[in-house]
Amino acid sequence: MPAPTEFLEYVDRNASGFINRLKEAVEIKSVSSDVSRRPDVIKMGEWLEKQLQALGVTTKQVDLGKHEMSGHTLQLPPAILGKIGEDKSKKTVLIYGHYDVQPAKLSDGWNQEPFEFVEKDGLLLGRGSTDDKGPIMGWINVLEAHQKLGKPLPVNLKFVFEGMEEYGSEGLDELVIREAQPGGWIHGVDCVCISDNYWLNTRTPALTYGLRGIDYYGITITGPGQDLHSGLFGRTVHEPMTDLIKLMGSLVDVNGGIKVPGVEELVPPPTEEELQLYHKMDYETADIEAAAGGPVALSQNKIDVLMGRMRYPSLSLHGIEGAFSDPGAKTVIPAKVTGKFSIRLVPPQTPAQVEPLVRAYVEQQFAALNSRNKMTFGSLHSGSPWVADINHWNFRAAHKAVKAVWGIDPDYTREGGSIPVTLTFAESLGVNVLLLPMGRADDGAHSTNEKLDRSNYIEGTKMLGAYLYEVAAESSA
Ligand SMILES: C[C@H](N)C(=O)N[C@@H](Cc1c[nH]cn1)C(=O)O
Ligand SMILES: [Zn+2]
Ligand SMILES: [Zn+2]
Repeated sequence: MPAPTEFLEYVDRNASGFINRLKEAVEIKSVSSDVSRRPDVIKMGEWLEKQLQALGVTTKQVDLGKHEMSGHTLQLPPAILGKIGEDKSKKTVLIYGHYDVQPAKLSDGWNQEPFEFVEKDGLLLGRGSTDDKGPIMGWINVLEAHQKLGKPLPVNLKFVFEGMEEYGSEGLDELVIREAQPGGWIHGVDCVCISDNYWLNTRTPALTYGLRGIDYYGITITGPGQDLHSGLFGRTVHEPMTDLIKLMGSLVDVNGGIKVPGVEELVPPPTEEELQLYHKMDYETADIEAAAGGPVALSQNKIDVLMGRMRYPSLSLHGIEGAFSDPGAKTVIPAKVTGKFSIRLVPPQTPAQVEPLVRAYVEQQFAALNSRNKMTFGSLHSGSPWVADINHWNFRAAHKAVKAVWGIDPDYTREGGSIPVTLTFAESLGVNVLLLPMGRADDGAHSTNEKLDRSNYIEGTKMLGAYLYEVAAESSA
């Protein structure tokens, strides 16, 4: 059942109001990994709950308790649960999204203050515009259109919105497992839809049926009692940074190969059938280079690049806490440094399998340095990979919605990023989960100058609405 014309027209007529809604959301600095921004994350959750309530959604804030971060005990932002419609003759769709964002500073290289929303040249710019505030606002826009038009929604909706996704979704798995039980908030839903990833390129919409998992680690080296003058102490003491750089350098090679024994070996080679899927995707190595903003692809072979993102694990070095990183030339030997890196996991890898391999390797590499410094290794957070069945009516409905709104067939993709709770939804509810991305490959999620194209936001709102109508029309058989 295609989306009614009056819905589609409402979206076009009210585009500027929808953009204002996104502006308000972007300007709340809901950075989950920054201790000082925690009140803003909580404020964002409250703002979102009010938006839902104003559109007739029954909501519940769930306190997820406290957690430790960077030596502080912090209140976790609440999960915002919602529901609208209880018509037993309709399907019930569970929508998930996250209202927290990655950190962003002007000095990272933004052309504007990252939390000041700017609309320019057809782009909606600001931290969180594509990840994941734009898609969440898209769902809210769909609710607004139906309320204002006095039209019933074609399906019942349940919502789970969280504020810790960018920091490993702390506390959420337990909540989802609990609420999936009989009598729980999300028990009995027919399918799940998540809009929190991106097209493979800038022209072809996508349906996504897989995500990589993640294991995020820290290696801390300590030794000196305080930071030291490198002229007075250089070549006289074991230096934490020197040890750390050696360890970090031993993890991955320059072509992306993971040097931790046993990690790559867990992944089976692709079958001929799988290779055909990559052949069919609308993709060129120019797409990754355009999205990356430079000619830096590891291979000029499209299949290698696609498999590198979708079906092989990757190890990335993220940063060093405690290292000198300001402008200038401070001659310091930092006393305590923590190197951060993560491994993106693919089936059948699990964090529980991979973590001991990494720990043993790092310990063995450190022992080989014969350093008198101390090393500690730990996992900061983790999530498992996920793959879904694309032959399900949930995907069929989304395919029809994409075709109706964008006029082309979508690519079927596996995402290189992670959404830790996805597998928990699939397993605890026993239903199909679909990822229906709104943004493009070059949106700059987690990067500088993050944007969502105006057309992706507006047509994306139509697509999310159209998807609900197509779900309603599908037989569950
Ligand atoms: C794909 C999704 N929009 C996303 O960005 N997920 C994050 C999740 C995460 C895990 N640790 C920190 N953030 C990602 O893939 O990095
Ligand atoms: Zn993200
Ligand atoms: Zn996200």
